[in-house]
Amino acid sequence: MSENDVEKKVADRYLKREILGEGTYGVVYKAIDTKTGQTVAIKKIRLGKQKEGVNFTALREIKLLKELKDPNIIELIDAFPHKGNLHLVFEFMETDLEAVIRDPNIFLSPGDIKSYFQMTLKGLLVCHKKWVLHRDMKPNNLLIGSNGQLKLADFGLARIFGSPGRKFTHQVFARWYRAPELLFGAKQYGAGVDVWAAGCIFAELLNRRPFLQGDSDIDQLGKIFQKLGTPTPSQWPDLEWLPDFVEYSSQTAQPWRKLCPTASDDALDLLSKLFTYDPKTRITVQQALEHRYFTSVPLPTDPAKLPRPAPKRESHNPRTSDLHEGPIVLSPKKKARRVMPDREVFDGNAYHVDKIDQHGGEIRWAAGDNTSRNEQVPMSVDFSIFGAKPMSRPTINSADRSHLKRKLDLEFQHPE
Ligand SMILES: Nc1ncnc2c1ncn2[C@@H]1O[C@H](COP(=O)(O)OP(=O)(O)OP(=O)(O)O)[C@@H](O)[C@H]1O
Repeated sequence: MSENDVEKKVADRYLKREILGEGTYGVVYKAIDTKTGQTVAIKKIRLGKQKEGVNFTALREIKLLKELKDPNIIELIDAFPHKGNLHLVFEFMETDLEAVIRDPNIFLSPGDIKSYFQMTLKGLLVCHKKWVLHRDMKPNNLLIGSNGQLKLADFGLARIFGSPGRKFTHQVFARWYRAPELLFGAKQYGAGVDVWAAGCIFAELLNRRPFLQGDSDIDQLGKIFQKLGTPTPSQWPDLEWLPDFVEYSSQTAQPWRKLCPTASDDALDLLSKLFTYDPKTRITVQQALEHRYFTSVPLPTDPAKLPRPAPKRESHNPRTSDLHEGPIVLSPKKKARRVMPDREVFDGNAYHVDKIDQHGGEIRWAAGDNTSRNEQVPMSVDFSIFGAKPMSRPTINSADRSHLKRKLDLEFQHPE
C-alpha cells in the first residue's frame, strides 16, 4: 500500500460537513468520525511542498498535544497529513466564552464567573505543569461543550506553526491579552504571559467587555498604563533592559474598585495579583487557583448549570441534517466583529518574541531570524522520518488561506 493510500484511508474516516469558520491557521470544518459516530472539528493547516523535508519539532509537539488529556483541555483526537495539508481533529464544541460574554441575554452571576474562570485556570495549570505555554489565551479560544465544561483550545499551535503574520485581523484581538513583557519585546518569557492573559479574561468576564483594548502595540501599553499605572523600578526592576523599552509619561494606577465595580474584594485582590507587572513576581496559575476567591462564597457554579448561548451551529437545518447532502458554508457571526481594516501596523519589532526556552532549551524563531512574517514559508511533514533537525517556523499568509478556502470549497463541490 502506497503512502498515499494510507493517507486517503485515514482521511476517509471523517465525513466533512459545513465549514465552521476560519482562524489564524486555516479553515475549520465540522465532520463526523465514521469510526465512532462522534462529531468532530477538523482544522486544516496547509503545509506546502514536501521539498523542505521533515518538520520533526512539529511532529513531536503534535504528539505532545495528543497526549495532553484533561477535562479542561480540548482533545486532539487525531492528526494526519492529506493532500499537502495537515489535519488536526478535535472534539467538537458547542460554543465559546466569547459568545457567552457577548450574549446580552445571558446574566452571569458571581458564581458563574468563578466557575468559568476556575475551569480556565485548571486547563492552564495542566499545560504549565507539562511546560507548555498556551500563548494565545483569549475568550474565543476557550471552548464550551454541551455539558458546560470549558476547554482550552488552540493550545500550543502558536509554538508549532509559528506566530501568525501581523497582517491577520485576528491578531488585533490577540493583542488585548498580550503581557507587557511581550509588548516590550522580551525574547525569553514564561508562563506569566498566560497568567496576564487570564487576568484580562477574568476582568472581561466581570465587566462583560474587553479590559485593555489597544489598537497598536504602543497603544496597548498605553492602555495598560492608563489603568494600572506606569510600572515603577521597584515594581519591575528589569523593565528597562527589555529590547523595545520606551519610557512612558508617568501615570498613577486607578483603584481596582473603579476598574471592576461589580467585583468582590476577593476577586479584586486576585485581579491585582494576576496583573503584577514583573513576570518574576506575577502570581502563578497554581497560586491563583489556591486564592481564597475560589473557596469563598459564592462557590463556583456547577458547570452543567452554567448559562450558555443557544448552540451557534445547530444541525437542525434540514439541509445539513442529511450526511449525504452537500455542506452549507456558514460564516460565524462573530467574525464580523473581528474585521478592523486600516488598524494593522507592522512595526517589525515587537513580534520577535516567539522564543521560549521551556522545552529542553529549544529556541523557536531564532534570534535575528529574517524570515518575513508576511512571506509564505512552506512546512512539510514526513511522518516516517524522525531525528532530523528542526525546521524554521512556517507561517501561512492570508492569500494562502483564501486559496485554501477556495480549494476546500471545491473539494466539497466535487467529492472524491
Ligand atoms: N473544536 C471545535 N469545535 C467547534 N468549533 C470550533 C472548534 N475549533 C474551532 N472552532 C470554530 O472554528 C472557527 C475557527 O476557529 P479557529 O480556532 O481556527 O480560529 P478563531 O478561534 O476564530 O481565531 P484565532 O485563530 O485567532 O484563534 C471558529 O468559529 C471556532 O469557533
